[in-house]
Amino acid sequence: MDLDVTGVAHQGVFVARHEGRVVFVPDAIPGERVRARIVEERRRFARAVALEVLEASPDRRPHVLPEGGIDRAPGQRAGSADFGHIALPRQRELKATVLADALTRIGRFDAAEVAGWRLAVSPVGAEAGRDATDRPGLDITARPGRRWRTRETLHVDDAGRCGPYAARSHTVVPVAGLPLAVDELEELGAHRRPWPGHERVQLVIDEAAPFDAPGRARVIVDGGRGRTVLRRVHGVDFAVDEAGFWQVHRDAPATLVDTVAGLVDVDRIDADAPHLDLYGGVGLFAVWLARAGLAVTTVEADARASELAARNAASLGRVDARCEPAERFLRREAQQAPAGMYARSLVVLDPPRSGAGRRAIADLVRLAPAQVIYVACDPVALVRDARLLVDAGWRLDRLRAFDLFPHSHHFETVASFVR
Ligand SMILES: C[S@@+](CC[C@H](N)C(=O)[O-])C[C@H]1O[C@@H](n2cnc3c(N)ncnc32)[C@H](O)[C@@H]1O
Repeated sequence: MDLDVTGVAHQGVFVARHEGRVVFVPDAIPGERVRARIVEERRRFARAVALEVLEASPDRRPHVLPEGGIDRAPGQRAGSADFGHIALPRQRELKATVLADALTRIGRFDAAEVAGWRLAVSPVGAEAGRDATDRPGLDITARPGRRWRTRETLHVDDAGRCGPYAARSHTVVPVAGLPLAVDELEELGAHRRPWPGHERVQLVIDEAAPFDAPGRARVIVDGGRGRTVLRRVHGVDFAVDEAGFWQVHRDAPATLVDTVAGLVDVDRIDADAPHLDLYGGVGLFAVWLARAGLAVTTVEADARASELAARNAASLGRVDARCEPAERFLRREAQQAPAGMYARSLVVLDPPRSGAGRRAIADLVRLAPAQVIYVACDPVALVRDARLLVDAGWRLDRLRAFDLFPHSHHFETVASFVR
């Protein structure tokens, strides 16, 4: 069927209508007319794949990954860059639309008020006119939206071929290059080699090695061997498990610590109050807050990450790294902490894609801290949790969004809430 694409939805798909029913279709752009095939029918909506562009948007570009283009059969398109066919400024406008829609439709924030916020999803690092990485010699302004990934995950198929998966499938699509990866990762050439007998190959940067030295890029097969790599933020080193979580965009950690630091409401909090960094990973925010003089408890469920958080913060002396689920920590504090203990505290939380959820937010509300700064990689999870906070008497007072994942539909949002 031929579809007129009119909007953007969450998760990298676009919206059209056919015979009164919504059809979600990837690889399109609002304003385009595409030929598509239905692949899934539900009562209220259908899913389609785009086969051909009949009327192209002026924002259509050759796909950033040649193997991800619409000229390939749908099941053979590399799925790791689902906005890769769209001009970068338009990608960011679409992300801002997704954020505004999430706030109004799911978060039930007032549409006129949200429109007045003029939400933008901002470029970061060199693309924003500054190099947040403190690394010499890199100019990604000439290659906007490329060369930002400091970790690449390639899947391996039964024949030993590696590459990203095709969209919504486990078909491995071999690729000739890794245009989103920093140069050192592509230069490893791992994406061109066979990996028989393995499931997954990860390429990561290790900043323990000096710039341009061999060994800055590492190949990690399957789950890794428990070694650490060093990552650097404004000159401060963090040990990270080679296969563990660290923000992927080269400029993300610096952007996020600067943003969180900039949002802290110094009139509401006391340095000596007990501050929290929930879902803390290897301690990125805890270390930053401790360096600013705050005493911080960082809570992380993964034992290895928590151990590294303790190590990363050891010299600061003001960080207590706890290994447990954040929900359990919050439950216990909500039940046992003396009333008013957190009244002058800051809580930073950076949960996984699913968000913190109803129980964690209810217990957070019981702690009644002075300010909550929520770092979110999923706008829908954020607005669900934001609605719970607002219904409990909190106010969303500032919101920033960053394009930490150019050429994909993902972006990062940082929201500040006060009572
Ligand atoms: C988005 S990452 C953020 C990590 C850190 N803030 C950073 O920026 O590097 C989310 C972290 O939450 C951890 N995590 C997942 N579920 C958790 C839970 N229920 N309680 C505590 N931590 C959890 C993950 O292991 C991961 O380290």
